[in-house]
Amino acid sequence: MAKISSIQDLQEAAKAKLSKGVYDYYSYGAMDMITVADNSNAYNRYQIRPRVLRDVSKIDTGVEVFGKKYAYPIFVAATALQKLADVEGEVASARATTKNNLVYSLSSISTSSIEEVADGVSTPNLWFQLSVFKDKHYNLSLIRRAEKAGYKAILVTVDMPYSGRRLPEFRQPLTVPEHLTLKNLTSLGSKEGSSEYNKDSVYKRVVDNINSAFTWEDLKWLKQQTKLPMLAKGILNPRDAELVVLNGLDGIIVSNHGGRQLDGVSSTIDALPNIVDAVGGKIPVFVDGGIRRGTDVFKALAFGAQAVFVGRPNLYGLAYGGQKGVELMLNLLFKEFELAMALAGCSSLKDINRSYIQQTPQLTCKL
Ligand SMILES: Cc1cc2nc3c(=O)[nH]c(=O)nc-3n(C[C@H](O)[C@H](O)[C@H](O)COP(=O)(O)O)c2cc1C
Ligand SMILES: CC(C)CC(=O)C(=O)O
Repeated sequence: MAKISSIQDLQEAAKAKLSKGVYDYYSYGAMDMITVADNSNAYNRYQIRPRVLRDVSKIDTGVEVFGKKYAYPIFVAATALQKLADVEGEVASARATTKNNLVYSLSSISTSSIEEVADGVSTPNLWFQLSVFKDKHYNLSLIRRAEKAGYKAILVTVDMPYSGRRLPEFRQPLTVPEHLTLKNLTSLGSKEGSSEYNKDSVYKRVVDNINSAFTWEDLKWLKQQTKLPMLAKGILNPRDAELVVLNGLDGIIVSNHGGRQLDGVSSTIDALPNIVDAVGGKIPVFVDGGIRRGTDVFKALAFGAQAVFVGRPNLYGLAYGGQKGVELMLNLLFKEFELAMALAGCSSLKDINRSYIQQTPQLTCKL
């Protein structure tokens, strides 16, 4: 294969390496995958309006989040089951990400434990993604473990009262090889006194234990149980964004779970501006979904995102080359983003704002 020069190349290289079952699990979304496609395609509905003759000889991509400075506004989203892609799984992803001074989010549904990932990195830029289970003591114990291991924030996933219908898994439930375990959840849903469970039903066991009765009241209570910043991950509606603020949370991730939950919802870049407006700067707003190019990052920031998260690109990098593959993925995005900034005439993130983008006009003039 020719030199990997884009996230698209990396996806193709990962597809060639992974089994069909694992590739489908990673890349698929819900039902007809309209939202998966739209997450990426929607970026093409916006154009950049570059400014010229500005000094862009130095580009500062640094961003501050919750009082800490990171190298780029490009963070890594929580994705489950990373040892399906690489023997080191989440530890390799976390090393690649934190080594570059970015945030790595660890999924609750990981094949490396909260503690293993914390021990495996030298810079603990780690956020923990909490899937909310029926047993609230279980949820609290996960938060306590993350606090103790030095994680810096909790992301509560709010868009998954049930798992969306992903057709390959609906046809053939995902099986996880015998040697892999859900390291954070070994006793989830097990009968008292036993941590045994049927390996074939790992995925089902997670889904069966998700709390589909979780409400704003419960989220408010959860927020009061920790001093760590807590963010709601999976907001698409500005009314909900206002409720996140009202309930005292510290941040929002505009997300449709990479199109894996409800198909036919708004793409995240289309949802972002109204949410940024509803929040009115009270708490930071982040976005994930379909971000595959440096120009996508630029557009998200222009609409008011503090930083973006990438999910599948991490998995593709990991499958392609372990830690080095994730570093390659990040470096592609870094370079593309720096060039986008420079060619748009922005030398620091504070220069990027809505005046730099417009909706792609519908052609109305006669040619
Ligand atoms: C294979 C896979 C597993 C995921 N697992 C989780 C998870 O455990 N928890 C969660 O909150 N989101 C999960 N997500 C959603 C991501 O955090 C993120 O919202 C999404 O991947 C962003 O879209 P992108 O993949 O197009 O970048 C998962 C996504 C994928 C593709
Ligand atoms: C346990 C799974 C439902 C995790 C996952 O695939 C997801 O969150 O998208």
